Amino acid sequence: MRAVTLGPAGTYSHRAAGAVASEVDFRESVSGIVEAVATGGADRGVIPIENSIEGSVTESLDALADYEVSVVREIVTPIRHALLAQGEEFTTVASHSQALAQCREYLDREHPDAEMEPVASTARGVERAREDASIAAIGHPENAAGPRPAGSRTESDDAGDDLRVLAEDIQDRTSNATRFLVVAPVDARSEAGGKSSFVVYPSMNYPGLLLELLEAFADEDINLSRVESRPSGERLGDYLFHFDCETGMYEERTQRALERIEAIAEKGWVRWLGSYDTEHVLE
Ligand SMILES: O=C(O)C(=O)C[C@]1(C(=O)O)C=C[C@@H](O)C=C1
Repeated sequence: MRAVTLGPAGTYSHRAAGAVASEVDFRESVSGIVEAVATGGADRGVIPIENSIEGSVTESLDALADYEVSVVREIVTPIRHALLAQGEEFTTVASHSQALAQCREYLDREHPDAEMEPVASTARGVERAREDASIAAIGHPENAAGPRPAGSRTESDDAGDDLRVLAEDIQDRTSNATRFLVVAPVDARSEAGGKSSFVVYPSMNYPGLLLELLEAFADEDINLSRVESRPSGERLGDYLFHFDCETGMYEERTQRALERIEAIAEKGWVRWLGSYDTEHVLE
């Protein structure tokens, strides 16, 4: 099985993808990953969806609404960030915006003068730190070891391959975890599994609309584990809603809830992304 995820090698997404596929290819963005799966370019995609400190990865929510894919599994993994650099003198910290945000208190306290440079992934930040001694990166500590990019290596360069781990566990809470979704082509969608995800675009707005949607789950005694609203992109104040619930579509109550939601959103659309199980991956 071939999976695509956020690259280059060494991202947290890469680590999560190791639980899904032996062969992993990389993309520069979450929407690039979901597009690759939707257009047949990959069997599976692994995308970050939510972090316990920083909340939703909005690019992932929007990609799930923009492309026709299914969700077949969820992976939850602890995120323990390290500060990596060639030495202690640096002026800039480069990392994924989620990682910078997860370490905000540490950075304000320990490096108040450093500039923040958001880059496409934590591993991209590590590459920047390897190239430039004025840049530190935030990422998984195992990224400290590694070769310089091909072309920049010289014979006397070997000792310079490794970055120093200046600090470990720098996230603002000790329990920092990110939830990843495994996306697949639509025909891989399954009714089995303890959770289900939906995207609902009602295409209208009236008092009590969201309450009606929530009641469709509550009346069936279905617990919701997440509700998010995202701008539809059509016009200001127009939203679509993401729901995760703790029942599978194999259960009749989930099917009844979906029927009610489809009736409420008849002017718009409803997408059942799939039912799936959660896996906890520790490292
Ligand atoms: O940049 C990475 O290493 C990623 O895999 C992305 C990502 C994210 O978008 O949340 C994944 C896990 C961590 O929360 C930090 C960054």
